[in-house]
Amino acid sequence: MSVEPTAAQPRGPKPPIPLSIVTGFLGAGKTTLLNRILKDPLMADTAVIINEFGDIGLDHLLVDRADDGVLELSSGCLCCTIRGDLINTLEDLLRRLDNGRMEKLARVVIETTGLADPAPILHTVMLHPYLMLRYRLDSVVTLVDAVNGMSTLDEHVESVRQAAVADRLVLTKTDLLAGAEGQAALAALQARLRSLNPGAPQLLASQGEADAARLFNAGLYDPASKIPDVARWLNAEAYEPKPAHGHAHGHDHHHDHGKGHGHAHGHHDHDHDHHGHAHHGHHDHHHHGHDHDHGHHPHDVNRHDDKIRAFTLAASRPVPAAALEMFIDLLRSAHGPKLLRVKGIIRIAEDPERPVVIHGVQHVFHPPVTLPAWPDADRRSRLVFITSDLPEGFVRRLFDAFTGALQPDTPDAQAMTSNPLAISGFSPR
Ligand SMILES: Nc1nc2c(ncn2[C@@H]2O[C@H](COP(=O)(O)OP(=O)(O)OP(=O)(O)O)[C@@H](O)[C@H]2O)c(=O)[nH]1
Repeated sequence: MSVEPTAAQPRGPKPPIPLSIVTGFLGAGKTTLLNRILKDPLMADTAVIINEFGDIGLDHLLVDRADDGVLELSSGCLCCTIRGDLINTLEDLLRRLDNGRMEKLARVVIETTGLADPAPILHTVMLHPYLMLRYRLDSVVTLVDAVNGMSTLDEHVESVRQAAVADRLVLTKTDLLAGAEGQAALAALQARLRSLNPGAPQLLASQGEADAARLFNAGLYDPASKIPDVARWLNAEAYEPKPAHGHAHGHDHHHDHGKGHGHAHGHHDHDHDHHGHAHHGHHDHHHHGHDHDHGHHPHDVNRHDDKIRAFTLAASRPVPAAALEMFIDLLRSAHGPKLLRVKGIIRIAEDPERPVVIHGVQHVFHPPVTLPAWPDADRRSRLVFITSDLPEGFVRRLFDAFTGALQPDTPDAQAMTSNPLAISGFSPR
């Protein structure tokens, strides 16, 4: 009955097919994991698109292997050389579904090569007007090899980005970490991943945590009820420092525009002076006098991590629709490559009871979705950001300027709203 008006078709809309990306560095265990979870009944009618170097053509595989739902893209990296093929494959799946050659298509999973940046794959779908109607982005699942993860993160910026954009992080090969030393190494890796991406749950594959139910169905809509589950999707609480005394911290301590919390480093329980954004560079001249070396901090040279910021913004004051549009436009046009992931729910001034959900991956934003009502009692606008080389303070000030948190007569606010591209007063701090 309550169908989305926009999706109306003569025979009723076909619900969009959830699409997930499984990524992770070379040898992280992607194929192993997929082979395992594809046996789960929850994964029935899933098409897996695997990009592998090989000598078998796509068409051949489509014909021969469609029955087991596995399609392989041959020749080259999915994210760059055969993006056209990805579109073709996704379209072909829809054709098969629509003309009955394939009975059901419940889900699509794309396994990327180890070096891939998942963003262009997301863009491929987000920017395609037809694919975007028929598929919906569910989750980015990033696998991290617990044995080699630290050094991979140190050496390859791709792996840092893969971890930062994930909705779910899976740690593989933890079974190979033995003894206290192994546990300490795991704890250090987990802390590092939490700092890069506080919102993504970390699942331990060898303990059976990385099952289909936990890896997928991470999108905005609850798969069973089809009702948006914003709190779960945003997971903004995970970005906030944990209260030391552990009592429920509800929503009563929020600040009007979210200042004061939200950058992701509250989980560091060790010795960094990491307030503000001061922890660039290397921590190899540690504070003296701290002898609580956890034995798992040999990787202080987090060159890549230092650029990544994870933080939340919140605002009680409703945001004029035009201001939101300008804020997003400016961010994505001027700083698109630095926005690894942005998710948010916004209270719009013109229609405050129907929040707008935004979702961006770099310069590409999904068209905003208007929800019929607020999902819970928290009516604040909330945004979560994962950025690279774009400081929290800069984004916060921009947001404040556009959403009216500054005095309207300050020069900054005037400069921002009258000519938002001339933001000399807003240089990154
Ligand atoms: N001990 C252990 N070995 C694992 C685990 N997961 C994967 N492996 C092994 O790690 C190796 C690489 O796993 P794959 O699943 O091929 O990794 P991949 O990410 O698909 O690799 P590429 O496609 O080459 O990037 C294989 O030998 C797996 O058996 C795990 O949780 N524990």
